[in-house]
Amino acid sequence: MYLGSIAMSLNLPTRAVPGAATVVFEPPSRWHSRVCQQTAGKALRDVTLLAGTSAVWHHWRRCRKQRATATTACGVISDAAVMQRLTKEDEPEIHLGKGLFGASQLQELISLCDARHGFAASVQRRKDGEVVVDQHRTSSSCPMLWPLMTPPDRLQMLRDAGNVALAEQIEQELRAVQAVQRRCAQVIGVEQERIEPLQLVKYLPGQYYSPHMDTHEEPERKSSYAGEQRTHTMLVFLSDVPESDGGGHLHFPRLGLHIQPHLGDAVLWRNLTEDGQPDLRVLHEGVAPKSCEKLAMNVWVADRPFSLSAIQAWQASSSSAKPAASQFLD
Ligand SMILES: O=C(O)CCC(=O)C(=O)O
Ligand SMILES: [Fe+2]
Repeated sequence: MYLGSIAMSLNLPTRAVPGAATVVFEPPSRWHSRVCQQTAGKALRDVTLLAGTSAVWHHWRRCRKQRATATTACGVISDAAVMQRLTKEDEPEIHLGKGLFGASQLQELISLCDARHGFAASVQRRKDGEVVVDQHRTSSSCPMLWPLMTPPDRLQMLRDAGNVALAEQIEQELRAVQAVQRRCAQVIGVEQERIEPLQLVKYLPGQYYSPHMDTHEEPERKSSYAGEQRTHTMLVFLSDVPESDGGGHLHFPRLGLHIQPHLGDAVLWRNLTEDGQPDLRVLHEGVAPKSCEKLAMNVWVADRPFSLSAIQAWQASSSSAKPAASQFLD
């Protein structure tokens, strides 16, 4: 069963998604061409509605000619969020997006984690699948509920057992997660079923995450849920860390790229090369903030949609440690 169908059976109302209606890549992204095409279609409609004046029409045509599907660059669409490419053409694609999420929507996720004391020492998944806490990563993190792993009858069972408050808390989190995941899927241009449970990360001053890859070690991918690989990562900053802090940035050492956290900004990158292998150039680290607290959210995208049956089959397939998807069932 896929996440979408669970959402339907939970009867979760659709929430309005804050942030700009349109997302465009500047310059257009090769792997994101589908989204760009959709955007170009929307641009055409908007311009037609907006204008009628030949000046605007001419302007839009000129933009299109330049393959500037990001028509905001030409000043035509005012509600578009732009994913700005940070790397050169011969480097892996890394984009910075602003205005994709509403601040209150993101702050709600933090409150939900805090309310259930969800932050705990971040674990590291070794390549043999073993889960350890070590000095490679000293932050704390909180996995958000994964709707896929929360059967609707569980909420009813909780209610029947008199745990109405807990059922409501879970439902609130599922609703918030659904809305954010839907938005992430729209921004990244993938099906929502490919998004792993959202993971919030917190760094107190001095805490860090050393250089690492987000991919699962090939060929076994033992640290995966169901044998999948992570195609993309989107890291959304949930707090500001000013430059005056002297740390707290996301750092890609092999690309010489530092990105300072601003609440709501999202950094999106592709983890794989064209031939589907982990792209070692996107090795990255979370540098320790010196005096600020830093909060961020990991959005990992798998190369396939998740299904409960595939996860269960994978977990039963070998005796070696697997990510504890069952934690979402408890
Ligand atoms: O906090 C950061 O800047 C990086 C976090 C990260 O890479 C991760 O959690 O996988
Ligand atoms: Fe990472």
